[in-house]
Amino acid sequence: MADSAQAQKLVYLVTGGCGFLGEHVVRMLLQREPRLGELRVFDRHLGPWLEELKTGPVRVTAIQGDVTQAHEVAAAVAGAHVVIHTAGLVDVFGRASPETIHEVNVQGTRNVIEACVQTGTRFLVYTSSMEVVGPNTKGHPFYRGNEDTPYEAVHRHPYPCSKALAEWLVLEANGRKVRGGLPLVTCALRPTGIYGEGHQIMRDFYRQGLRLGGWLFRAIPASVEHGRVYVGNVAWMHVLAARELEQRAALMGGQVYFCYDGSPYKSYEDFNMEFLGPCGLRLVGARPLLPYWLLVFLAALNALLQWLLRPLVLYAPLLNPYTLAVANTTFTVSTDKAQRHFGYEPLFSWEDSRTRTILWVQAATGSAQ
Ligand SMILES: NC(=O)c1ccc[n+]([C@@H]2O[C@H](COP(=O)([O-])OP(=O)(O)OC[C@H]3O[C@@H](n4cnc5c(N)ncnc54)[C@H](O)[C@@H]3O)[C@@H](O)[C@H]2O)c1
Ligand SMILES: C[C@@H](CO)CCC[C@@H](C)[C@H]1CC[C@H]2[C@@H]3[C@H](O)C=C4C[C@@H](O)CC[C@]4(C)[C@H]3CC[C@]12C
Repeated sequence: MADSAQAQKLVYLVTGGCGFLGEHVVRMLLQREPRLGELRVFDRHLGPWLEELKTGPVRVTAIQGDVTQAHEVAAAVAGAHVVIHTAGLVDVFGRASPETIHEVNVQGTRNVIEACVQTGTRFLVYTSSMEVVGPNTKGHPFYRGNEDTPYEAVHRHPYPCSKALAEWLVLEANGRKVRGGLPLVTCALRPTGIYGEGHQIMRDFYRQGLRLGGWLFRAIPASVEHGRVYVGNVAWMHVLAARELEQRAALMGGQVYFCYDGSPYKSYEDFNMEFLGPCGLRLVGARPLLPYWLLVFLAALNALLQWLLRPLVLYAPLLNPYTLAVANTTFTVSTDKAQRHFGYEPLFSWEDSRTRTILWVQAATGSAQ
């Protein structure tokens, strides 16, 4: 028994393992993957918290590297059984150039796929995004949709364009022969807006509220619903998908799965208030305080300022035409595909997810009361 358990020890690689989601995936693997023998954490910026993980029973190898560098990726992938590719440049604010976003998200993913093929790694789970589907540039609502819901996916912004292309590459690679002759098995997970411990935009909203004397002002109608999912459940879904890919290759290979849990459907702002409210902030207005045309004008002004100031300084506010369009378009998912295909059930209830997030906001901002 002990021998067979020993023989089954697996090597996992998590790219982007020091990011918001990546850290949760890394910790989840260590807690919940009994077959884990070695965990390689690959990231451009390694977190100091990795050190404490190195004292546990599983070998944790920190690899500082860049997914755009094919040789660095190949070296990290060699000998791994499973790759969870979560590294990505998440930028909808104009901080990075479109070329850089493409390079990291598309070429980086291509490098991961080629590394799997060259070195003989058979199982690849890719962190895609809801934005591969929408919201589209026409503002069409996606209401309680699932993986088969027809939707006119039209992308112009570099981030969703890059995620859509990268996802396509991953799905298309399913079935390719890897070194040794066996087929590569891939799948893509599409989180909606992730929240939880480590969510920087939540912290930004909290700080903004503090600057405004504890008030936030409603900008988007409460009726515009957003799909949100707790980071711990997204991480758990990655761990389960990676675990089940081998046994259920025929069913799961080349498939996409929305990430979902029991988080309530609410507007982006009302959902954030679930955490920011208990931290002392108040959302003013049952309706948006500014007319929508004025928001559109301000968003366009921000885009213009960003362009004008670019030679001098990086001006990247939260509000721009793209984020306004996303925030102002209903996008919610309702599906059980992951449950049917690989037995996913959320690990954390909504109450638990909420409490954990509130505690994190309070600790991260020193607002415990
Ligand atoms: N945050 C969300 O709401 C959300 C929703 C859907 C999908 N996603 C996807 O989830 C993944 C993780 O997102 P996140 O929110 O944790 O972002 P994040 O920025 O916190 O994490 C991304 C990680 O990737 C690393 N990285 C970036 N460029 C790299 C490179 N060239 N080489 C190696 N590592 C690099 C970063 O250092 C970072 O640690 C991304 O692929 C993103 O597209 C995020
Ligand atoms: C108009 C403002 C008034 O309060 C609110 C602006 C909010 C926006 C900054 C965010 C609204 C929706 C967010 C996105 C969504 O949750 C899903 C995403 C997918 C993921 O792959 C990356 C992050 C994001 C694009 C996320 C970014 C921030 C919003 C646009």
